[in-house]
Order: sequence, then C-alpha cells, then structure tokens
Amino acid sequence: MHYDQCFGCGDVESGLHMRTTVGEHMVVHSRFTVTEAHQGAPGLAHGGLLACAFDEALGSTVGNLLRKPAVTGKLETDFVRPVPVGTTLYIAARLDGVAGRKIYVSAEGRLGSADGQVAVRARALFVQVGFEHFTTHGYADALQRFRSTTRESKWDINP
Ligand SMILES: CCCCCCCCCCCC(=O)SCCNC(=O)CCNC(=O)[C@H](O)C(C)(C)COP(=O)(O)OP(=O)(O)OC[C@H]1O[C@@H](n2cnc3c(N)ncnc32)[C@H](O)[C@@H]1OP(=O)(O)O
Repeated sequence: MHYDQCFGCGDVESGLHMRTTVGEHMVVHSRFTVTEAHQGAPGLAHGGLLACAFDEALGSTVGNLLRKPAVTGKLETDFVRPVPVGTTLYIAARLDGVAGRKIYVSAEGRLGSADGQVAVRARALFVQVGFEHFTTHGYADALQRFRSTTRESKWDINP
C-alpha cells in the first residue's frame, strides 16, 4: 500500500524507503538499511526507527495480503541485538489471524541476510478502518492524494 509521502515506503528523502515482496507461504519480505540518519547511540540504529520499520513492514503485510485499509492499534517490539549503521535488516512478516476488524501480524528482522541473526521481533494488532478514517482525521482530500500517487501496479503482489 503506497503513498509517496509515507515515511516508511514513500519517496521522502529522510524516509526509510522500504520495499516489500510477498514470498512463499505468504511470508512478506521487507528490507531496511540503517543509515547515519537513523542513529540513536553512535553507530547504532535508534530503537524507535526500528519500530517504525516494523510498523511499515507489518502494515505492508496487511495491505498486501488482505487489501483492506487498516491502521496500527498496538505494536510490540523486542530488541534482541544491536543493529549497526550500514546493516540491512531483512524483515519477514506473517499474518497470524483475523478476528472481526482485528488483524494480528508478527515479524522478525535478521542482520545482513534472510538467514542472519535475529535482531528484532515484533507483533502488532491492526484494526480495519473505513476510508473515512483518513479523510476525517487526515487531509480531507486524502483519497485523491492516495490515487494520485498509487499506481495500480503497486497494488499487485510482487509488482
Ligand atoms: C485509502 C487506503 C489507505 C491505506 C493507508 C494505510 C496506512 C498504513 C500506515 C502504516 C500504519 C500506521 O502507522 S497507522 C498510524 C498509527 N495508528 C493510528 O493512528 C491509529 C489511531 N487509533 C485509532 O484511530 C483507533 O483507536 C482505532 C482505529 C485503532 C480503533 O478505533 P475504533 O475504530 O473506534 O475501534 P475500537 O472499537 O476501539 O477497536 C476495534 C477492536 O480493536 C480492539 N483494539 C483497538 N485498539 C487496541 C489496542 N491498542 N490494543 C488491543 N486491542 C485494541 C478493540 O478492543 C476492539 O476489539 P473488539 O471489541 O472488536 O474485540
């Protein structure tokens, strides 16, 4: 689900520039490369930025697999290992279940490769919302903004 001004997946210079693909067994893969702009301690990723990357990866999982608008209600992160600047975090996310409007997803991020050491684990509850969520609480012309920046092909799995 793309919006070009999204901090996670959009084209904003300071953003995370994350891209997502759907793999076998409906595992959704995202990558996030930690830059100097993402530091907390010297040379290490800020935990809040890592949480942001997982929010994006998990939100993309909901968007790609369910194609329903939803927002994060709850996000939990376990920071297992430090993530140095220059590292690419390989995030694999799964849809764990749906109960009414509640959507449960989880992910783990590995250092440097898809089979690297686990550095971060996350779980989230997304809540399905109507499009009016965005037009009421965000910009009134939110839908036009989405449409003007969302190519139809970007809604395809593995465009
Ligand atoms: C055009 C395409 C655009 C597509 C654009 C997609 C953009 C994605 C962006 C990336 C993701 C984000 O960062 S989203 C931005 C960060 N998140 C937000 O801003 C959300 C702010 N919060 C809210 O707006 C609201 O609290 C909602 C929508 C989450 C829920 O409010 P609601 O609609 O009134 O629903 P409510 O009845 O309260 O909750 C529904 C069910 O979920 C449960 N629930 C709700 N929150 C929680 C919670 N924190 N922990 C446990 N459970 C919870 C409730 O108990 C209930 O369970 P039960 O009684 O049914 O059992």
